[in-house]
Amino acid sequence: MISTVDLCKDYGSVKALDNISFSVGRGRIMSIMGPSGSGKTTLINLIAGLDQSTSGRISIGGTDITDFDNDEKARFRLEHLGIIFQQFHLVDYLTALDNVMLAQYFHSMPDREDAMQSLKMVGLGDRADHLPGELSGGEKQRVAIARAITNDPELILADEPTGNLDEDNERMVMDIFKELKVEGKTIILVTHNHSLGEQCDEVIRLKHGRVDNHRIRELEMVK
Ligand SMILES: Nc1ncnc2c1ncn2[C@@H]1O[C@H](COP(=O)(O)OP(=O)(O)OP(=O)(O)O)[C@@H](O)[C@H]1O
Repeated sequence: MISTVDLCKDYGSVKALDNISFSVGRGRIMSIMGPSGSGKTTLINLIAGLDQSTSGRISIGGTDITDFDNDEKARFRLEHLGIIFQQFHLVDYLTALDNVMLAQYFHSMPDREDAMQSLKMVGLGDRADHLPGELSGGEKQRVAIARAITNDPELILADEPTGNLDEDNERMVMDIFKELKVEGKTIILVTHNHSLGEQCDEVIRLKHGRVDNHRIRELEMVK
């Protein structure tokens, strides 16, 4: 589903990423872990097409996006990616449902029923008319997830999605990711949280911009 080859990102003399190569198959959940400053956000931003690499290549679902210009990256993001941030980034004056429909509007056409379906998938069918200010942190993050999945992306990228949440909400978010995996989605999340990392199929541990370790959990045995 995604692969990078010798990916490098320099900020002046800082080598934020130094020859990162990995690949992750479809329907997997992978976490990117590592100490502060090790390059996690830089890596997920490059995959999201929100930043440009210094060298190396990135391919998503068989499409090499490395040389895409900003417009092509924005289009690719809309068509193929769902992005979730730690800070939710919801529009304060729009209801939960309208926040989800806004993403549909930018993608193609708003569809109230589909948006409602996305909210139900994250357990918020009964909060559709609430403004973000009337929702808890965990509920806001679930609206952000509904918004990220409403256009049916193949790849979901999440930067510290549970960073602002308590354990119960963290579990709820991870359960949603596991359901999305069953639907065949690929999920890459940045986290500092070891218990979340333990639940992922793969963990890439970064250190000083390099892959220190790529742990792949054994595939479940099929009976
Ligand atoms: N826009 C930028 N300009 C200059 N240096 C940057 C920029 N963005 C990141 N860096 C540097 O690149 C390195 C990697 O940063 P990055 O944000 O990817 O780390 P991180 O692992 O996500 O850290 P944290 O866990 O603290 O969020 C750091 O040394 C950081 O200071």
